[in-house]
Amino acid sequence: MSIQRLLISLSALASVLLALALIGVFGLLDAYDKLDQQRRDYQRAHALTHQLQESSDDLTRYARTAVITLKPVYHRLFNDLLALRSGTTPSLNWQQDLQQDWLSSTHWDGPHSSIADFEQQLHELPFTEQERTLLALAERRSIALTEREQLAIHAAHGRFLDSYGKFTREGPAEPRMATKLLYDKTYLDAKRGIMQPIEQAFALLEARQVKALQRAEDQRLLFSVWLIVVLLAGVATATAFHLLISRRIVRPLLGMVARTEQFTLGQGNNRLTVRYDDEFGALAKAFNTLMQRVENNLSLLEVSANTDPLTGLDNRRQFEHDLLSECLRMQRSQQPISLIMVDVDNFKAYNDRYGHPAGDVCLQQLAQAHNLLQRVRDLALPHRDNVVPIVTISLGVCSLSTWQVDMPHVLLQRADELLYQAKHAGRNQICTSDQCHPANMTLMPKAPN
Ligand SMILES: Nc1nc2c(ncn2[C@@H]2O[C@H](COP(=O)(O)OP(=O)(O)OP(=O)(O)O)[C@@H](O)[C@H]2O)c(=O)[nH]1
Repeated sequence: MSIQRLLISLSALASVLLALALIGVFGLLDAYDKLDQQRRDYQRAHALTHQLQESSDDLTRYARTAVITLKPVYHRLFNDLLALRSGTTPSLNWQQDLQQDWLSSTHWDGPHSSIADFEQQLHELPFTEQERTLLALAERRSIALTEREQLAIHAAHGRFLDSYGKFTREGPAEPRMATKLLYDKTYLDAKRGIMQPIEQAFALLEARQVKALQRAEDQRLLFSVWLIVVLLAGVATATAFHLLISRRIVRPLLGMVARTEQFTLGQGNNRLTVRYDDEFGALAKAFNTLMQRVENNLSLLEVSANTDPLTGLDNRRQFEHDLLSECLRMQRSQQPISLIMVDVDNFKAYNDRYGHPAGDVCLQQLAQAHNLLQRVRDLALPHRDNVVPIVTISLGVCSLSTWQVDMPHVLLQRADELLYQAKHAGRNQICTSDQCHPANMTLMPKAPN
């Protein structure tokens, strides 16, 4: 797969993971929010239920204390709590009232409940219909029982109901009757009738709370696991990114740098290995092709730098290089070495007669003849100075059998001197250091066009 595609795929994967991570984070925050909200709702609902229970007990306590002590403050506390619960009195200063009473010295700090407008709160708080029905039933029964409690408090003070339902009828106080009203079986049954639905509401509330908390807890767990999985996938994606960049981009780049340096230094293998069929694979192929072409061109350049363009023979530079190598080889092998210097006789005349192009052809043919004759280790140096109509050549042959300093130079100089001797001896001669004798080597150049 191409690097571009891989990068696009990994970027798309990273975007998806980011979106999933955001969903996970929001889901987790929502779960915590729900947990928090659930706890608060439960606390408020639980508190109101508890306050209904407590206020009902407070009313019983105030009524009984009012009957026993005959202190009007307890009757007032009783009435005030009723008013508070029904919402007709927004708030009461219990502390101030109690400070005026002797009971303030007993460390009793007022009623245990301070609920206001029970009905309203019952509808505002998140109760289920069943819980609401049970609590409303308890409230109705509690209010109904307060009539009996009022009856007892007033009887203790000698006040009784008239025909209009008011306590205007006066008579002797009835403490025993009052006590009986607040302690007999009817009262206790009625009290149980209040507490029972409250306890049922408590149980329902509790069960609901456990379920809701479990749900929120499950959601929290789900999104926690979700986030961990997304995080691990993110780490895997980052690793894949790292591997992609290091293996498919950085490594091939460093390979190219190394190969280019090797090429510059003329060392070792400068071909890249094509590992993947991607952009760098294509670049590596192009690099290898380029290297091949550069090498080919360099070879061509090297050949043309060392070759005579007319005859194809080695030029002066290559000749000197090879001559030195041969001299060194001769030194190693202790074998004698000879240099033959060849020159075409009267070449100027040939040129003058047949023209310069014909002279060129003559030189080419001479080179071919030389190539046919030469053995592997023989060397040929084109020397552009001579021509004859019937071409003869003069040769200066220098042979040395012992190594000496500056041997290539000595060979060239002596061969040149011997060639000069050959010319002076009448041309068409072979001159060695001992003697000159006719060469009898003629070339019949192809008739020029
Ligand atoms: N056609 C052709 N002529 C060349 C070339 N190089 C040198 N010459 C000619 O070779 C001639 C030089 O010859 P020389 O060696 O000086 O004299 P020569 O006429 O051969 O006389 P000897 O060497 O004394 O026999 C000149 O006329 C050059 O123009 C070449 O590449 N092509």
